[in-house]
Amino acid sequence: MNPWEMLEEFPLQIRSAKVESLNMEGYRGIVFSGMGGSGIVGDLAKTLLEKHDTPIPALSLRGYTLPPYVKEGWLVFCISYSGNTEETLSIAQSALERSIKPICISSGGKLMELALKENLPHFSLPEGYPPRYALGYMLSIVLSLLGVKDPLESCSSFLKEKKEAIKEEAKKIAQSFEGYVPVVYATQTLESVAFRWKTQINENAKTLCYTAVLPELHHNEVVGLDNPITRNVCSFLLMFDPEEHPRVIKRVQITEEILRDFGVVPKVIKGEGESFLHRILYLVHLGDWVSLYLSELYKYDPLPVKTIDLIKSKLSV
Ligand SMILES: O=P(O)(O)OC[C@H]1O[C@H](O)[C@H](O)[C@@H](O)[C@@H]1O
Repeated sequence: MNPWEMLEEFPLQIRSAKVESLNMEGYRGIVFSGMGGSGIVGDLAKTLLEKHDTPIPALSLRGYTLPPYVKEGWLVFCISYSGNTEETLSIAQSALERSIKPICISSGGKLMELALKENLPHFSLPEGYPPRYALGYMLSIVLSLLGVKDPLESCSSFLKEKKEAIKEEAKKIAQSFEGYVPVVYATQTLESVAFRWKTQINENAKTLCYTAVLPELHHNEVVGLDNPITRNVCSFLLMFDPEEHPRVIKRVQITEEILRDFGVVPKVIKGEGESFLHRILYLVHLGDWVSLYLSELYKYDPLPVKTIDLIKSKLSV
């Protein structure tokens, strides 16, 4: 499959996994460990848990070490599509050293070997995808384990229905980004979605992109708009969820006005769909299409990530 076909398939990847949901009572906290396309799974899961008022803390970790307060009694997910990402493997080892049996999710690799050796729960992913194109599979397993199963099927049908409209909108957004540094402003509840936009634009369209989050951006970023030399090389997009804190909604309106006053008209978007999960997956899918259309405009092959490969080869010596 080429990247376009893989992305067409995304709505079909979203489905409840045939797994027994975990009994969350009694866990002191949850850690999601993963990098890149696998790391975003933890960000989105944490966002959903918080939106659903889950009364235990959740962390999404991108790195080698567990914080000192993560001890026995914590639920740790190690998610690596390839199963060979050294940061995630390091977290799995640290968890074992603290008598935690991490839940492992991969298509194979060293993580699966470790799971077999240490008798850890392991959930297999279909092989043959670049990690960032297997998001639906990874997220579906994690959400099913966390007991967020019901909305997955309806999200899948919703995204299928909306696909052509999403692609049309994505084309327009990609055109508005062409020739500029895309700047994705998001409300805090959509921070993980904005980060997915950034990373997909980076990897698929080989383009720099940055994000900033409301309300924090009202305390620093906005002053950076003063300089027209840097402001005018950016193309701005602002995303929010309709169920934000009322003060955040007011801040979205103010941000739009301020950008207009600076002469840079932002594209303002919100997720569509009946539940928060629908709305964030709608925006994730929209951003993924934006990144592919932008790669087409710049005539880049979305698949190769040569600088990442170079870094990995430098690290291996
Ligand atoms: O997802 P994993 O197999 O653990 O790999 C983690 C990350 O590694 C690389 O940097 C890839 O280019 C990313 O897209 C990937 O997600």
